This record gives sequence, C-alpha cells and structure tokens, in this order.
Amino acid sequence: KGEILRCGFGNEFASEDPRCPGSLPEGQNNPQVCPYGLYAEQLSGSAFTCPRSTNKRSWLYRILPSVRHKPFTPMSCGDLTENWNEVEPDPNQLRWKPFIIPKSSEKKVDFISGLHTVCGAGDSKSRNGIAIHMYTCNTSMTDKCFQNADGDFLIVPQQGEILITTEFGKMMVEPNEICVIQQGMRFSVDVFGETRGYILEVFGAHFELPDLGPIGANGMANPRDFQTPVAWYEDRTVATGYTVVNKYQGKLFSCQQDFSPFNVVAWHGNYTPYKYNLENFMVINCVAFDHADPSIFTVLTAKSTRPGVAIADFVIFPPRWGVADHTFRPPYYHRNCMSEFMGLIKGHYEAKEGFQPGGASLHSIMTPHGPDVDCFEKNSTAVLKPERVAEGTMAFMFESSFSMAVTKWGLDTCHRLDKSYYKCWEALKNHFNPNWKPSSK
Ligand SMILES: O=C(O)Cc1cc(O)ccc1O
Ligand SMILES: [Fe+2]
Repeated sequence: KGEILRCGFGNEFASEDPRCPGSLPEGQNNPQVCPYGLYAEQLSGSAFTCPRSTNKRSWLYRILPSVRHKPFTPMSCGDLTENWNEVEPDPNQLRWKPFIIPKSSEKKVDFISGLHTVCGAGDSKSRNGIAIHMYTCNTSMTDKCFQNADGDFLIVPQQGEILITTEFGKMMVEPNEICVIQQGMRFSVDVFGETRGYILEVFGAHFELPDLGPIGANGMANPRDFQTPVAWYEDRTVATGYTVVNKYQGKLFSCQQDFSPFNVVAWHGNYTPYKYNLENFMVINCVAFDHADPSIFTVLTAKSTRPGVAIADFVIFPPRWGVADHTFRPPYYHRNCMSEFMGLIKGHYEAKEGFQPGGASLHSIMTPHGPDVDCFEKNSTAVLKPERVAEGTMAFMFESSFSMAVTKWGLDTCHRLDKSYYKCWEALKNHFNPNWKPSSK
C-alpha cells in the first residue's frame, strides 16, 4: 500500500525494489548496460543549468523507456480548462457549496474525468501561472495514468483516501494529508468510494518550504515530515492497451502503449513526488496581542521571481490555542493585493458560518472580505481567556499573486455558487460613537 516511505524534503534519495537487489547502477548514471537489462531515463524537473539549490532531476531504471508509445491524440478535456476568458471578470466575493460527487451507480468517474477547473491565471506556455481544480470521482483509474506536462499538482484530499501509484512507488494519501506530484511524473489514482479534493496547479515553479527567518532552524512544516515513496514496479504487459493521458498546454491528449508505466525497478534523485500530514505542522502564532498575518501558517510556497512574492502559497488554519489579549482574535477585515482561494477539509472555519467542508470561497484581488456579522459581534465582546481555536477542523488557503479568472464551470455550470454569500456581511452595524472618550475603553 506504500506505507514504507522515506523522510525529508527535497533530499537526494535512492531506492530499489527489494525484488531486484543491485538494480541501481553504482558510481554512474549511464552504464553501457544497466543491471537487470533495465533502461536508464532521466526526468528533469529544472533546467540542466539551474544552481545546485534549485537543480532537480531523478534517474529512473525501468523495464521499458517512456518513449515506447503510439502517438498522442487529443481527447475530451471535460471541465478541465486553461481558458481564462470563458466568462466576464467577476470581482465579487464568491462562495461555493460543497461540490457534488457523482454517484457510481449513475456514472463512473475517475480522477481524470472528475477534474474541474474553478479558477486560474497565467499560462502553461509561458510557464507562469496557476490553476485551481476540484476533483470529484468514484472510480479508480484502470490501465490508465496521468502526466502533467504543464506544472505541479498539490493535491488536497477532502473526502476519501486516494492511493497514488507513481513511477517512484506508491503512497496512500488521506484527508488531512496532502501530496505533491511534480511536473511530468506519471501517476494513477485508486479511490475507495465517493472522493473529493482540491488541486493547486502551478506552472513554472516548484513548491519549497518557506524560509524561517528569526523563527530559527525548526518549526512550521519541518523537512523530516515530508515523505517520498520507495521503488515499486510491475512488469505487466497490457495487450488491450495502457492509456497515458498527458495534460499539455492546458489540453488533454492520450496515447496507447502495451505495458504498465509503473515499471521503474530502481531510481535515485531529488525530483520525486511527496506527501505531508498536516497534523505535523508546528504552529507558530501570537502569544501576546494582535492577529498575526496568515503567512505564519504557510506549509509550502511556489516562489515567483519577485522577492517575497509567491506564485502561490499553500496556507493552513490548524487547531491551535488562541491567547491574544485585548485583541479581536478572528481574521481581520481585509483587502489584499493577492487572491485568496479557500477550502475546508473538515470542521468549521472560525470567521464564517455557511462555509462547508468540500466547498470553497474566492476573495479576489482587492475584494473586501472578513468575518461575518455573528463572528464580529461575538468576538468583540468575548471574555478573552486562552481558548482552543479550530479544534477538529482544517481550513486552508491557496494564496496567489495572480489575479484569477473564474471558469464557466465555476461561475455557472457547477451550480454550487452561493448567490447569497454577500448577505453574511449585510447586517454589520455602524457602531461609531462620536462622543467616545479614551476612558470609555
Ligand atoms: O479568512 C480569510 O479570508 C483568510 C484570512 C485569514 C487571516 O488569519 C487573516 C486574513 C485573512 O484574509
Ligand atoms: Fe484575506
């Protein structure tokens, strides 16, 4: 099931399927003949010439090389798109009710046909941008794998665990865990019932751990808690045809081959898929007064070339203590030069009623947002004792410097948009008292 994983973020790993000891060439990458008669194939995740700190590649020793396939032909993209001009721009606060998961008795939907693009910006061709997708599915991918030539997928399961078989091995990812499948890595998804989750796709950058600055050497997401699969292969001929689906320049293409792509007997390198359990996040927060900016909850960041500005950050709102004195503790009212897409894995988000697990919200660039009226009134008068916040819950945010367009599916055909969202702020009262004196504090 892929439980035996290796620890560490971005490490140089080396792994052999135990059925083939010595399958990893020693001392060189390209022996004239590889052990066990394997083919050597490099997967490059960065330009050859990137500085060492950002240079990423892995060497795969496989039964047949990936190049042995019939030509790619276009296939239906369903609701997957990179067309950011489908509908007119909409700067409103948007909130979606939980996205519908199809019933397997009605329609068999796998991870690929269950991909729906909600919003995004930029493009895969110029290698700069993001897309946010929902996946809703009920059926495992059989004799079919996916590779994304366009960018990296950060996958956030919300309902149902997913077993991801990759060229590097297998990993089971449950809700409250996340995984990253980087550009070009082939994978197949098995599901065990009705399954739903969120995907942050980034074109042209890989995810990194944020710098810690004065926090020191430890804290937030610790490198050792990231896990990478170990080599696992199958030597399987598929006479009926194995389908490789390739997302390329925003469109889907498929090709046939007569063998399983999960034929990597050994591999080494620092370009791998990985998973992380959000429970391991070491939360740092205010212990005196005021509400710290949510960047303190950043798990992973995909940096842009502008210092401190992310293409996208993955930020979580984990269970923690709230202890701030003389402070309005929930999120502040806000207008942001960044876009904020939020999702809820489980429980209840502190600043809002009506935000449900499996749903989402989008507060676009400079669109006002903040606590709803009940949250404001309650927390303005609350007695401030130390309190558990967000117990049993996990909300998250994909925060991006891109101004995102919403797709036709997101705005219309998903039929999940909560048209009355704006009303949660309508009853905010004017509390202004022109006669207020410092003594009445
Ligand atoms: O609830 C939100 O929209 C996200 C958010 C969280 C926070 O702690 C501060 C500001 C902010 O926008
Ligand atoms: Fe905000």
